Amino acid sequence: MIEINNISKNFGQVRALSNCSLKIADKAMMIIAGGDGAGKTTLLKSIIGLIIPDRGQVLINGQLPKTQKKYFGYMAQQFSWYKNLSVDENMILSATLYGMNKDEAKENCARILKFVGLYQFKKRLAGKLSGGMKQKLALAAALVHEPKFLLLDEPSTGVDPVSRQELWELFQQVNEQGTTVIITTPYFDEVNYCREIILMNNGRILINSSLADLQKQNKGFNLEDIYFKLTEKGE
Ligand SMILES: Nc1ncnc2c1ncn2[C@@H]1O[C@H](COP(=O)(O)OP(=O)(O)OP(=O)(O)O)[C@@H](O)[C@H]1O
Repeated sequence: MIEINNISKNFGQVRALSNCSLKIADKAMMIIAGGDGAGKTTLLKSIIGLIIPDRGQVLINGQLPKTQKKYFGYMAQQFSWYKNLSVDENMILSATLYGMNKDEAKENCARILKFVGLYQFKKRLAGKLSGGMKQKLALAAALVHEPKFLLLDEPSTGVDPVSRQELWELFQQVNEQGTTVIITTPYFDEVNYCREIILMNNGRILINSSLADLQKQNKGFNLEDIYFKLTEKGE
């Protein structure tokens, strides 16, 4: 269980998060949608302890995030693996960073590369992969230590529609295997892939609901329409 208790974060004059509270149950498949600068990345980084809120607290199973690092798999918004290393070498590096021994690392890397469909490209330099394949490598690297919580920051931004569909299928499979999955997106149509929906704007949480409830309450549910209605009202 992830508990976010009334957190706020400023960067100088910019209020990135404003009194955000949220509970994320184990095995949730949650999407955090919002436009540029809404606070999605700051919220994600606060959950994994990369950012410490100015006020409020994040608890992971009742503990501070910094003590729970081994349970997180995190995929940053920018591709952050080594372009001059092969797919395989990047995977081994990730496994090593998570403290896995050589045999365990080798076995997990092969299994996860097969899962994301990159096993046959394991000798290819990361820099030579297509955009969608780079995202699959970043996903594989985040999964290598079998995390309980997988957090993905805008994983489908700039990815072609076919690869985007493939990525979403992978995220859903990871969730079906029991991992809590939390994904940010600027694409409002992607909320339909998830069960729990958060809508953010200006550092605040405007909507915290299940997809099923939103569909029940709004005929012909379209998050974009709801977003514009709420933000026109100045929320
Ligand atoms: N290190 C930082 N220094 C100064 N301002 C920051 C910093 N990080 C984030 N901000 C600002 O905080 C606000 C929220 O940023 P955040 O990155 O969390 O938004 P986002 O919803 O992820 O959008 P984007 O996709 O554009 O990153 C923005 O106005 C951003 O410019």
